[in-house]
Amino acid sequence: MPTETFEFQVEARQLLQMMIHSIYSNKDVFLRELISNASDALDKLRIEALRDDSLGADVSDLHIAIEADKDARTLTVRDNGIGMSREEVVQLIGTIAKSGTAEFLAKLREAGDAATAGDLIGQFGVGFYSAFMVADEVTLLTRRAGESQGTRWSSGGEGTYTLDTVEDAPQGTAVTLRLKPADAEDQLFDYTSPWKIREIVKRYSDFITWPIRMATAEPGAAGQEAAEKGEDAKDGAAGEDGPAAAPEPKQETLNSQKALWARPRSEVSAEEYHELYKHLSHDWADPLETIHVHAEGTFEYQALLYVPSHAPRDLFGQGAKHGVQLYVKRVLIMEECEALVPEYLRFVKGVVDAQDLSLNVSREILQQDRQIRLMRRRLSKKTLSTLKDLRTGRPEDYATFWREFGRVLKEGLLSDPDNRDAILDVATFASTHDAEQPTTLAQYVERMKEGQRDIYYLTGESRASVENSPHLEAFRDKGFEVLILTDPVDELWVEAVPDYQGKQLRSVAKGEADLATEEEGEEAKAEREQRDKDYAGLLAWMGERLKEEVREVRLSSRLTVSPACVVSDVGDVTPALREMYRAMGQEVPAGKRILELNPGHALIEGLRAAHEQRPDDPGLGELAELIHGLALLAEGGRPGDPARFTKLVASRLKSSL
Ligand SMILES: Nc1ncnc2c1ncn2[C@@H]1O[C@H](COP(=O)(O)OP(=O)(O)OP(=O)(O)O)[C@@H](O)[C@H]1O
Repeated sequence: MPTETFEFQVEARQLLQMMIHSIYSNKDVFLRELISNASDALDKLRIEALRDDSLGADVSDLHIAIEADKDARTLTVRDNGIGMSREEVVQLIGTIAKSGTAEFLAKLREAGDAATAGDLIGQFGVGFYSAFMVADEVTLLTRRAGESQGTRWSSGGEGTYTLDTVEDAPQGTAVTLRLKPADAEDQLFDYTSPWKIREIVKRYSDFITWPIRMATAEPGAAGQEAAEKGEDAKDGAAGEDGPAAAPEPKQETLNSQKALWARPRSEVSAEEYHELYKHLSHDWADPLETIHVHAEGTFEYQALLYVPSHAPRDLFGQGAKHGVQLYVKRVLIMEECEALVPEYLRFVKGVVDAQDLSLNVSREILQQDRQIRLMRRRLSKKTLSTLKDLRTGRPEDYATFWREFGRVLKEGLLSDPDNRDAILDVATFASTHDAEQPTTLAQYVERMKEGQRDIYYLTGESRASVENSPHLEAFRDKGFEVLILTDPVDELWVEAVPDYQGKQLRSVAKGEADLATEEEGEEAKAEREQRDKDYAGLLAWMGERLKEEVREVRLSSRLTVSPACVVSDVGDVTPALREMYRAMGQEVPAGKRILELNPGHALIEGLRAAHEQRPDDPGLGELAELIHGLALLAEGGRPGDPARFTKLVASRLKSSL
């Protein structure tokens, strides 16, 4: 097949342009990215070979090789891993399938200055394309294990790339960079220098489990290298000096291959932890928190878990990645093992290495495995307790965590009743107590007023809509704090969590608001009874008039300013919840709700008087409808028949002129 030329997908081209114009200042990381991809490819090959005997791939010496050619100014990163088919090359290298790429690029353009853009791209990570930070041409030669033909992909990073079919390509992938001239001012170093390569590998890829080898000409090259390195060479390169002789190529393994998770915590630096995280997660930013567990006893395992500092774009998407890597005695057997982490902790990245599992255990078996379940329990608890410590110890980082992942964690209130209290201890909520600072439930309980028995909350679309809700009026007047819950998941978990520290969670928009009863004196009681009598006629009439839409019309003790509001009964499905079910394709019949009237409001008092005098006036029936419509509008809903409602309002406005 002749060479064919293809265009990059638009997003891919834009990202590449950014790489070429180097908005990311630390260019050394391109090598980390290429090694990380090579290591993944080796993992994949071994896992596939384990499952499929017929693959026919040679897995006897899996490794990564780095080859530098000083004269040609090229650098090659080679692996004998899984490789890619031609279709995969087109799909994986020519396009960017990541969700949210377009928005990300728009944000980058908005950012304007290079530093912010660098930060942003650090959050996004661009893997293979980062090669274009240091190269003006990149060639990738690859052959997928089990296939006979290879593919060569090549591009200068502008608008197009070429593809060739190659007959005798070795299995795996070799990425060759034609390096840009070194320019130390632009942090563009000489990446053919063995010293520089060693430094980068040590720094970013030391823990990679596969050997990373480099051919160096010894000892002549070492002398030359020392010269390049300057003064420092004297400290580190002891033993490399020797009589100048004809250079003999020698294979040197650059990484220690030590599994970080198997080392004692005290021996691992924060930077080492972070580099492993970046390799595992493909994130360019440091994690927020690292959790290192050594479990001993009858069932031995090590776990190294990370809480990222920002949410991936697809955290709520259908194909959201979930799970950690599962190793058995240092051998990776599964890349995303869901059985080890509950779904509500799907943002956690990391590695679990168990001593006593079978190497070819399947996903289905894992779900049932008792040891896996025990690990999952322990790791969930450990993660939650770490997050709780984060909240108390590093409030700013906790705030970042909660902003990024709070909504996901709250799903656990529904799915993991065993850890419900632990999740509630981590959680914080917006509240009427403070416009900025969220509160924990424990803090809420501490502030509860004398005579307040329950924890009050109100769900809604936004803080503003909740704060303006009529349901809140009497609670505000009495100084009772109300939690403001605005995440969709809040509608769900409040139904599942009955109490906290023995205090019931109660919606201020549900049931009777019995705020007054506790401190109410005899006089007030008599007054209330008289009022009930006075209003009995109006309530019965209105209940009949609106019976298609409401279950009951009653006097309210929660309103102080608004004329009316609509409430649900405890246990009823709220309109917002019904909307959510509908979005999930589940119709829940709309139950009737309760209309509450404020007897202290002039409109309601006036209506009562008018109804007493002219019970048959048809205008009063319309007024009843209007009051119901207003109550629905006030909580962010809408009248059942908006056209009729508008007509009634318009005619009344007209008569006011
Ligand atoms: N050496 C390789 N061997 C086999 N496949 C590879 C190799 N390098 C890249 N790929 C394939 O190309 C895909 C895209 O690589 P790229 O580095 O751009 O993104 P990524 O590693 O998936 O994610 P990120 O950009 O976040 O690092 C990889 O997911 C992998 O499937």
